[in-house]
Amino acid sequence: MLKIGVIGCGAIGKEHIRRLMHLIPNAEVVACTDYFIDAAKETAAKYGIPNVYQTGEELIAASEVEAIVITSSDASHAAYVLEGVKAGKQVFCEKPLAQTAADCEAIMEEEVKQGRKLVQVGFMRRYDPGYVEIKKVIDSGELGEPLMIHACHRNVSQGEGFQTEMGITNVAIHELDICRWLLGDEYKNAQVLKVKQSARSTKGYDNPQIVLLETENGSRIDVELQVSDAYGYDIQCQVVCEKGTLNLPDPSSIIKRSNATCSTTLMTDWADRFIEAYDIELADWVTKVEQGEPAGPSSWDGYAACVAADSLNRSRGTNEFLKVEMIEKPELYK
Ligand SMILES: NC(=O)c1ccc[n+]([C@@H]2O[C@H](COP(=O)([O-])OP(=O)(O)OC[C@H]3O[C@@H](n4cnc5c(N)ncnc54)[C@H](O)[C@@H]3O)[C@@H](O)[C@H]2O)c1
Ligand SMILES: O[C@H]1[C@H](O)[C@@H](O)[C@H](O)[C@@H](O)[C@H]1O
Repeated sequence: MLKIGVIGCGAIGKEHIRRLMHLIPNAEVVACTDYFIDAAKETAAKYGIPNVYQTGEELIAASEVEAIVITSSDASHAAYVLEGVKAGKQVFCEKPLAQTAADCEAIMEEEVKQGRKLVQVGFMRRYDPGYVEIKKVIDSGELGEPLMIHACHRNVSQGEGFQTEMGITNVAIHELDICRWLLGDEYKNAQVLKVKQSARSTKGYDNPQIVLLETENGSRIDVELQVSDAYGYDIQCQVVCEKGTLNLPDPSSIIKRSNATCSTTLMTDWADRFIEAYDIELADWVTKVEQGEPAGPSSWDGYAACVAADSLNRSRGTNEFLKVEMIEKPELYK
């Protein structure tokens, strides 16, 4: 039984606690904390979590906590991950791993010092059956070389304080990870474009934006990013190969025929759209950690996405493709 402490009892923190407590037999949440301590206390009462800590640091140091799940806000991730790794504990960190490449490098340095993988990043799409199937066909070579990916990431809304740059670091970060995973390739150049703006989006951030990437092997990627005011939560991905194309399936929905109309329902948030992926992801993390070390997206993957995100944000308004420059990959991640 893996004894887990959770930092951050907001939307996804509660979702992950529910699955760790009710769906994953070899996991138990033994402690939680939140910046708003009442959120932690309420969550602990609801799920029967025995220990509530005032701070993340106290939770990481607690002797009953064997592994840590970080589901606090983006800006707080890096420091908690580093602290967890220094304590020699396994850490599952929601995306993004960090806000800067330097913070990711510090995490990798510490992990390398410890001599084993201690971090998994919450890029759950790698566990989504649709993306998994696409990767299988690409890797089989049946359709020849992948040439391009056309993707869309459309959200219904964003919370207070959302900014243009977060469109990349918080939202498109999923595409930055999944495209390099699907292609088995790294990024060479990146550019973000401000295109015709939606008149419905008047909250001060760019919407939509278009992300353009070129990989080392010459594949091209374009991502349409609508961070709010879309008609639903709509994630699309089409991989164009030499001998055919592969499309991510929409989640299944009943087909309703009524009033001379035929319709299906679209989802409105990530929690429902990727529910199966999150379930598989966390179950896999717990099992692999119990066996020795995690097998999912590593600190290196968090770093690669972070470096690409940084190039994209720096390219805004320059009209230029910027280089995506990474350090040499440490042995631990090869
Ligand atoms: N993989 C995914 O698809 C996915 C989906 C949703 C959220 N996320 C990520 O999960 C994280 C949480 O997102 P959310 O939607 O649950 O947000 P949220 O705002 O609902 O919850 C965040 C919680 O963390 C707490 N918090 C903030 N700073 C803290 C700190 N320094 N220490 C302890 N607690 C702190 C807040 O009080 C809040 O309760 C974000 O990093 C987000 O990017 C990932
Ligand atoms: O745009 C949202 C993504 O679609 C989700 O998967 C989460 O990562 C969430 O945090 C983002 O704000």
